[in-house]
Amino acid sequence: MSSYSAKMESPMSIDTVAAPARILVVDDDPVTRFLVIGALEQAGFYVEQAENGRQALTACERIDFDLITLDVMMPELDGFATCVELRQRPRGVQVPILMMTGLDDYESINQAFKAGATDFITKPINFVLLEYRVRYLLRTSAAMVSLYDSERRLATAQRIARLGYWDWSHDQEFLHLSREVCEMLGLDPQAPEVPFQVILKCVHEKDRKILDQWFEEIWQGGQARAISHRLVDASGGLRYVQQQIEVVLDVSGRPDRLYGTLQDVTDLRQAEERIWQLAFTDSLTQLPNRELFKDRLDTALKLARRHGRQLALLFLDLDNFKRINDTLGHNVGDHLLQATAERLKLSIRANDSVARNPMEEQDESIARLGGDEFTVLLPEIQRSEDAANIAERIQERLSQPLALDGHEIIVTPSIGIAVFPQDGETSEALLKSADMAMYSAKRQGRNLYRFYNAALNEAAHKRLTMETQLRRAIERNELSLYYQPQLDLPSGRICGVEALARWTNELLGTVPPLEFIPLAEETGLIIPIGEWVLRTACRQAKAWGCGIDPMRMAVNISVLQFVQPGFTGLVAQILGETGLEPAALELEITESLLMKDPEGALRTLRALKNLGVQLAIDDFGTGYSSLSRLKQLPLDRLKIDKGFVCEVDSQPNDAAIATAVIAMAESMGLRVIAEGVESEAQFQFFKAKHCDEIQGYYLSWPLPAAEITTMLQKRFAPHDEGE
Ligand SMILES: Nc1nc2c(ncn2[C@@H]2O[C@H](COP(=O)(O)O[C@H]3[C@@H](O)[C@H](n4cnc5c(=O)[nH]c(N)nc54)O[C@@H]3COP(=O)(O)O)[C@@H](O)[C@H]2O)c(=O)[nH]1
Repeated sequence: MSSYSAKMESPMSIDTVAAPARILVVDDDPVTRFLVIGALEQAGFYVEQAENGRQALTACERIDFDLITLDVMMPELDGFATCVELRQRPRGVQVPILMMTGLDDYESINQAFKAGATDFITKPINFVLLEYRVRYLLRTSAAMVSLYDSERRLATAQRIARLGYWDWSHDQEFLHLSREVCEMLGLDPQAPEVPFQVILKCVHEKDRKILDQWFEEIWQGGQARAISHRLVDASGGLRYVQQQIEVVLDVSGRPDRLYGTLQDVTDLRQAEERIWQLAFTDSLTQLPNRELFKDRLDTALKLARRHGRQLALLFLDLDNFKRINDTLGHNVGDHLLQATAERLKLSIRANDSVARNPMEEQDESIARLGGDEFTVLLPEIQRSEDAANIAERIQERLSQPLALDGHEIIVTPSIGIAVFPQDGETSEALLKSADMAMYSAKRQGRNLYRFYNAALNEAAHKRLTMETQLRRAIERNELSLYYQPQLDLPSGRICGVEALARWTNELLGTVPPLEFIPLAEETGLIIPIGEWVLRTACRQAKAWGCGIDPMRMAVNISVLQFVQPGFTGLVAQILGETGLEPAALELEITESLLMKDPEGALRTLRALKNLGVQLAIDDFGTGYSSLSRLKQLPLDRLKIDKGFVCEVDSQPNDAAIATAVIAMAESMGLRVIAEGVESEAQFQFFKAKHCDEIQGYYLSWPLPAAEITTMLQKRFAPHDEGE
């Protein structure tokens, strides 16, 4: 047996490249072998020989032959058995085997093909024919290998792309599915002919109708466009797929056959969903964010416009959320927002036939715009009252006590309602109107809902103008201080004044403190304004102190000023700058300030007391300070709120409260001043009750410094003059 070094060679190149095809000639008859080898070598092939089946098998282990000629009748291992053996070896699976036999009966031919032969040729051999038969077999084999390769590549590409194909003939009930499609649908790849109804069952129930219609339209001659839908796989998992289609028409131009591809795009879809989620949902509550909500609102507005319907927008803000966040920490704050989102969903989901929400995903009608601001869209309402009903339901659910991280929290919402079309025609306008209505609810006492009305818009404009003007009030020198005297009842002498801020603006005229002080507090402008007031009042007190007996200058301090970390330092600095005796300055704080952060308030009050200033509780009786708490504070004075004073001579309750405050203060070693005393009767009441001091119109209006100076020089109030 001759041998040569085995060299791999592509079967495709057999006729075209220099390297000849390798052929193994297996025959026990030396003459036949000699003749066959001669004919093949002459035809340009490279030939190896084997005398029997065993030698042939051994040769095939070393070399990849391009073709084998195999004699049938051989001792030991005949051609049929050799052929069977060869086909079982990796190198023999695809090689073309040409059986050579003298037996041309049907039985032998049948047996040769059963054993795995590619073709056969009968003896005596026609050597001219042999060469062409061999060439033909080599070409066919090369084509087969190439086909097999491309099929394998295609299958690999399909597997990587998660792509399968199908085809469906017009006259058939069955679709023919590729292996990949069968696998995607969870069907048996061995039975690729599948009725359409079976395929439809694998589709997500919400997408079945649309897919059915898609096919229907295509069969009717409609446009062959792509479609995306969901499948439910064998394990019940959701898969997203995309189908592309090509239609083959018959001679009359009607669809005859459909070729389609089905691609599993679940990973892509999930990645897209994740990106979408990051862009359009709020990561804390998983609710839609502002952008998505605006988009939904725009869509709902289009529909409402088209169908002439009303739509309502609820704008909701949690009362005191900031306080909870600041005092109990951001974790509790976050949990509160999550709980609010859940409660809102439940409030909207409750089966309400009046304000039914037709959106596919109901939760998409609720959004968190940021902070503690939520919105609810009611895309279809019959009457405004429907929105009010929902608002009430939200209020009721949200006001239920909530156990969060070991704290029991009660939080209430303020809700503003705007209705399309009357309160705004665009999403921006509606959001603005609902926001204004929410603010109105907050101002009116919280835990309320309010509808938008045009007056709110006017008020908001006015407020904006006022805010813009107030920001420049100090630099434009528009602020001034008025002073209202305070009378010491036992001596009948003026013992102090309260400094009250006044603002006159060229656009707005004189703006009452009850309007601009709350605005200054909301916007934070109270910090620079308060500082200006404190400095001006101290400077004035010092100026008066030069010609007038020393007396007290009371200055109102708002909560925001008081909680500033450097507040005590600022007071000390202003006292130092102006040279005012600390004891001549009284700071008036409100009870609400004590409730916000009692420990912090106590620390600041002690620090202020250490400076030597006097401390008074303003509007006393309107808050809920406990007596035990009050006792711990370094206070000098309580100011009985005007609310109890104005009817003290006619309302027994007010008289009782005023009397009790005076007695209580005395027992605690505090002085009491009644503010808002307007009449002789009220004046006499407090005098009779041994109240220490009074303040009010009865004595004097608040006046500019120049006008009040004479009164202060005399130290007597007009009514008491000469007493
Ligand atoms: N943080 C600051 N708050 C200030 C400052 N200046 C004023 N204010 C607060 O604004 C509210 C309204 O103040 P105003 O309109 O000046 O009203 C004061 C008095 O004019 C009024 N008053 C006085 N006597 C009477 C009376 O006999 N009857 C009656 N109905 N009202 C009267 O009371 C206001 C003073 O109240 P109070 O401060 O509680 O003693 C008001 O809450 C001011 O505190 C500022 O610079 N900073």
